[in-house]
Amino acid sequence: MFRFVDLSDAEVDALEARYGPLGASLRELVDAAIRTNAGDAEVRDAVATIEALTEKLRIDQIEGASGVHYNEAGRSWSWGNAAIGLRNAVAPPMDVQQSENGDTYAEVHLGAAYEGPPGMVHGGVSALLLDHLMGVTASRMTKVTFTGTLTLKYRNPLPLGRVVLSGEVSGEEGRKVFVAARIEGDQGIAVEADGIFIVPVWSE
Ligand SMILES: CCCCCCCCCC(=O)SCCNC(=O)CCNC(=O)[C@H](O)C(C)(C)COP(=O)(O)OP(=O)(O)OC[C@H]1O[C@@H](n2cnc3c(N)ncnc32)[C@H](O)[C@@H]1OP(=O)(O)O
Repeated sequence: MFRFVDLSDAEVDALEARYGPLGASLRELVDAAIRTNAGDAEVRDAVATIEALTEKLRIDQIEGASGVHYNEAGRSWSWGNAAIGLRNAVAPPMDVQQSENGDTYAEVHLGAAYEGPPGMVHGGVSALLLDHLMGVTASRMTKVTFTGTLTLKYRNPLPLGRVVLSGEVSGEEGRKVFVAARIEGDQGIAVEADGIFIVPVWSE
C-alpha cells in the first residue's frame, strides 16, 4: 500500500513542478464552474473544451488510484490524497506543518467548492481535514496509523475563507495514539475533535 519509488528528491521536485500547476488550474476551474453566470453558448463551448482536455490527459494513465509513495531519502508523497493531494482538484490542498515536539498546524483557504450551509464550510470537509491532520499528528511521520474513532463537536458554524487547524498527541496506550485537534475561523473555534488512531499489527 505504501510504494517505494526509486526517484531522487530532485526528480520528485521536477514532477511536482510539472503536475502541481495542473492541480492548481483545475481548482480554479472548479471555482469558476460553481460561480459562473456564463450563457448557453459559452457553457457548451467550455464543456467541449474540458472534454477535449480530459481526452488529452487520458492518453497515458496509471492503473487505479494514485497511492502513497516514498523514496530512499524518506520523502513521502500522495498526489491523489483527498486532503493534501497536489494533483487532486478536490483537495484544497492542505499543507500540514509539524513542529519539533510533534504538534501540527495548517492554514487553508476554503472557497466555494467547500460549502455546506450557505457561506459556511461543509461539516464533512471539516471532518476530512481534521482526520488527515490528526493522522499526521498520530503518526509523527514515523509510523503508520489508521483512524479508529473520530469524535467531532461542531460548536459554531465555520465561514468559508481562511481556516486554521491545529492538533497534538494527548496520550498513548499500547498501539493506540490519542489526538486532540480543532479547526477555527475568524470567529474562533468551530469544530473540536478527539481521535483514537491505531498502529496496525502488520506495520510493527
Ligand atoms: C505517514 C502518513 C500519514 C498520513 C495520514 C493519513 C491520515 C488519514 C487517516 C485516515 O483516513 S485512515 C482511513 C480510515 N480508517 C480506516 O480505514 C481504519 C479501518 N480499520 C482498521 O483497519 C482496523 O480496524 C484498525 C487498524 C483501526 C484496528 O485493527 P486492529 O486489528 O489492529 O485492532 P485490534 O482489534 O487489535 O485492537 C488494538 C487496540 O485498538 C483498539 N481499537 C481497535 N479498533 C478501534 C477503533 N475503531 N476505535 C478505537 N479503538 C480501537 C482495540 O480496542 C485495542 O485496544 P486495547 O489494546 O486497549 O485492547
